[in-house]
Amino acid sequence: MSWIGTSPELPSIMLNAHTDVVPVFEEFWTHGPFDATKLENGDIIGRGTQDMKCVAIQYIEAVRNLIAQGVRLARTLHLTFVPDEEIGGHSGMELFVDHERFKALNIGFALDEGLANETDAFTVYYGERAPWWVRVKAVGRPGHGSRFVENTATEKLMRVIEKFLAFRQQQKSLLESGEAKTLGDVTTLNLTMLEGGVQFNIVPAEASAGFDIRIPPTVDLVEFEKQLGVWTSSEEGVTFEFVSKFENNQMTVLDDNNVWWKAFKTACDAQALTLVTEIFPAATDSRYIRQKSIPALGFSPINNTPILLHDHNEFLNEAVFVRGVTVYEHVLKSIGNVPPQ
Ligand SMILES: CSCC[C@H](NC(C)=O)C(=O)O
Ligand SMILES: [Zn+2]
Ligand SMILES: [Zn+2]
Repeated sequence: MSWIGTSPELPSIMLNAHTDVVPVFEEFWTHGPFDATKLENGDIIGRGTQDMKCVAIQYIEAVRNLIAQGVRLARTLHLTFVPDEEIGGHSGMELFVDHERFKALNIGFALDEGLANETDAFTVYYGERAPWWVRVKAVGRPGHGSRFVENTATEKLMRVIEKFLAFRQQQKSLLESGEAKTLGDVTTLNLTMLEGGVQFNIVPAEASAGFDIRIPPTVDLVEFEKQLGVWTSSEEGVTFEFVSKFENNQMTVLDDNNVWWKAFKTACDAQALTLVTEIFPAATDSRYIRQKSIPALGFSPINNTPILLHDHNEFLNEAVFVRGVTVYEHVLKSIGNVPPQ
């Protein structure tokens, strides 16, 4: 959906929302996850209430209200509703940013999803950690399960796993000691897959471990990859491969040269909103937009709300939701009138 500005030749603004949601475990929900039940206190329960039907609807409502008020913005707004974010965006935003139709939109700035904030403040995300999914493979001597077989794949794999997990502990300590402020500032690494073996009495010749690694944009990815090589090559017959690797992880710099950030912040200040700025701990479609050197902010106007995306009983209070529409009205008026640069 496009709302054409009075100066359509200027770089436009993209308001992005993904349309997919994650699955539910219905038995753990107090109300039907797709019923959108509203409780007495205004809490609306449903999958997607935070992630991110709310934002998609708020964009539309805010634009509708501005049009009703007779407002015209200088810049064109493009509301994009994209698939597959929850499974990596490979057939969604990742493809779209390379498409001619994306280039034709001439986007200068984008807003996309953020996360709820449990306090009165609102969180704005200016970058994300790069997701790397790595499979470590070990090969070793097979043999009969009743013998002391040497140099087995599983033993080697375990020693390498120890190295990965020691790094995990070190990063965890940085966060626990307060040296790193938020989850987005450290590298997380989790052993999420373990494969190997065909039968109890056969020592397997192969075994593998899968890691979900999330790397802050301040980390040198080339150096980090070298580190993975050092850990794995310490054992003969152990190698690693990328199942998924995100490169060129760009941040949107929040300084006085960033006119979009200034306009966004001015609108929030005028409403006396408290903003906190962070690196998004997981991955959203914003990473593909930033990869094209387009500044992007992750922002869901949800405060005083527990972070329940992907969780059971995801909810959003009606009052928070409605206020968010007003927040966008102010924000859109401000960013939509950023003068030509
Ligand atoms: C890495 S592609 C999958 C995307 C997913 N995004 C979120 C927000 O959960 C994630 O970070 O795991
Ligand atoms: Zn989302
Ligand atoms: Zn999600």
